[in-house]
Amino acid sequence: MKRQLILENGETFVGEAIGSEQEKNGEVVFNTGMTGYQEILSDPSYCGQIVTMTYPLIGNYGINRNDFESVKPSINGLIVREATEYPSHFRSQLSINDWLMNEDIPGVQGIDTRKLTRMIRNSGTLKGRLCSMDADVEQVVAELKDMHLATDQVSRVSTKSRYMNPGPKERIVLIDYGVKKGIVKDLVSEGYEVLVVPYSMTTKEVLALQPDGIVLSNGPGNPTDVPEAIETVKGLIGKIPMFGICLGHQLIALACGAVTTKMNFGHRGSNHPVKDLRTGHIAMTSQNHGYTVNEESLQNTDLEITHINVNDSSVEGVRHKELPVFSVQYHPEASPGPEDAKGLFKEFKQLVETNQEELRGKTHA
Ligand SMILES: NC(=O)CC[C@H](N)C(=O)O
Repeated sequence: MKRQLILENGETFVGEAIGSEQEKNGEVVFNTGMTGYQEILSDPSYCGQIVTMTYPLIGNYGINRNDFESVKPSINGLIVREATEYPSHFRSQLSINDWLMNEDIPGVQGIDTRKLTRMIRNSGTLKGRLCSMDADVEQVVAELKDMHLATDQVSRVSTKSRYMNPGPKERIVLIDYGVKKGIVKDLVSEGYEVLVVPYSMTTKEVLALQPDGIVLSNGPGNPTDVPEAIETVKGLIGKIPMFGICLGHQLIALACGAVTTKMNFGHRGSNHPVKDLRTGHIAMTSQNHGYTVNEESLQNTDLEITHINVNDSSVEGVRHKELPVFSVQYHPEASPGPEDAKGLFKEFKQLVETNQEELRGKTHA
């Protein structure tokens, strides 16, 4: 069966339908990863977006039960050049097509994904709709032009109630704006007790949990869509050591008075080189973001830049000049390097331990 992708600029791409039959709108973005499609499909930061994979063959190692980043995928659609019909891997349980069908997510294969990617690179991300061949293109284009991108994604993907992953060491409160399982896994493997809490928690509620450290997760959408989260972060800065990842990084920047802006087509992929300005080291990182912290706006804050993107010099990491707070725009829990960025969890550990020692010193004094 044929299916088409209609874009707000009037362009259409016709291919073969995969996945669910329902029609879906979304911001069409592209990801340059050659692998990792299962993690991408289940990363809550893609909530409401339609993802184009630039690598032409997607699905060759299938879908397995272990590699999901969330329980319920929130992506609105998938666009690939070719979806493997018969995957081959000892862990594979489903083909990508069967999985999309089970999850009621529409997709299309067989379209010119290079052309589509070039279009997005030139004009920025585009609103689009995956729909049947009898859709009225003119009408869909008009509807897409009028359509506002959603602003409530964080509330849709954040956990509704808190839950705990037990561990023998310090207690980390992980604020869930759309957390990827990988972050929980990396914190648990450090031995922490990890309390995952809803995004809407106030400063007081978080402090009542007596955390030894706070991690702000990744999450979908524009960081300015969650002003209540910015307020909470503002209240917590300086009180408890804090580490922000992706959306968490943007929230720290906003809480400290910096500005975030929307990028033209963002960074999505697993081959983004990031330079640590303190050591000169370059890490291969996994990224998925459409917003960025504005460099100039950091001048009026107490934050300093620790990391930059080697491709476009955008801000990739900051730390507070005096308080135990730091963050990165990329995903240290992902493993494209494969271990390149894991050191950040050690930096956080150091921060938590130093703070514990200081607290002990104060009580003994
Ligand atoms: N992965 C993320 O946390 C993304 C952050 C934010 N939604 C952005 O697109 O910039």
